[in-house]
Amino acid sequence: MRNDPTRLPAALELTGFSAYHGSVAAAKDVSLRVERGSAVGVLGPNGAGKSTLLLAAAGFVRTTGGVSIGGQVADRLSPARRRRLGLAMVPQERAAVLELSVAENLRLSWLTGRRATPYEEARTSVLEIFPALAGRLGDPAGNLSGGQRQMLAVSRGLMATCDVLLLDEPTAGLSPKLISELVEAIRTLNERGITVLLVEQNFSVVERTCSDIHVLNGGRIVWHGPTTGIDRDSIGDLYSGARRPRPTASTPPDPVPESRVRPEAERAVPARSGEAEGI
Ligand SMILES: Nc1ncnc2c1ncn2[C@@H]1O[C@H](COP(=O)(O)OP(=O)(O)OP(=O)(O)O)[C@@H](O)[C@H]1O
Repeated sequence: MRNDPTRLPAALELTGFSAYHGSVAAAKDVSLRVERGSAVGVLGPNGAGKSTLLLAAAGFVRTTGGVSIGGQVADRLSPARRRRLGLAMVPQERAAVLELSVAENLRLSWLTGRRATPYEEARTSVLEIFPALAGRLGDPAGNLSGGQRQMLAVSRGLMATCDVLLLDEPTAGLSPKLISELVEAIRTLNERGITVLLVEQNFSVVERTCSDIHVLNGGRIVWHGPTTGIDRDSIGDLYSGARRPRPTASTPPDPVPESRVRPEAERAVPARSGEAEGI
């Protein structure tokens, strides 16, 4: 983490952040900074700790280390307080109240959110991003298709009038067509100024939506850099620890102090200078 007083506070910043299920750390010493208005992806194999990281940032899991939202220290805040600071999470389960209509679900999310924007305005904006929901407003959420349920889940996050949206594998189980629609929607909401932290297994989704990637393995960030600095094969190799990603042509990252770089044998992947974080 850089110490530059002229730098704007990050939308979300985790510093030396670990998250626990009982006494077991599922995310370990993670440091990452999500700049305002950016879209950042977190990739990793099953069990890498991706969902835990998002849940922990939103306040649902016991953690150590620092978390700040829009520059405000949030380590000790409840999920509701973090929501009021502008952080919304869309969990993997496509959460919605299935018995309530789509419109009622949207209303409920607005009521329990920050209400930074009037309800009608928030709803209009959400339906512009997800026009497929406009014709289903009166239908019970339980009657929606899988893709529409996912759109409703993201919409509920947006209805909380958030600044930062945490998305946990939103494209899981969707058809290529619906994935493309969701990718478009993520790009649109990001263009409208919402900061996105996107957990995915699908590299191409991250590639199409995010400027930066963090790769998580065994709870630790084993690589981070610009999306252009990594390709599909390198990701697979990073998951298995087979090899390092190809070098990026972008600006060289900050050097990592010698003391923070673990010996070769201990690393999940060989760390390029500046790309290992928390290892
Ligand atoms: N509620 C829980 N109680 C105990 N251990 C858990 C719990 N949830 C997850 N874990 C463990 O924490 C580790 C990280 O799980 P997590 O779901 O965060 O990984 P993930 O990268 O999101 O995986 P996936 O892509 O399969 O969802 C795994 O070892 C998992 O078994």
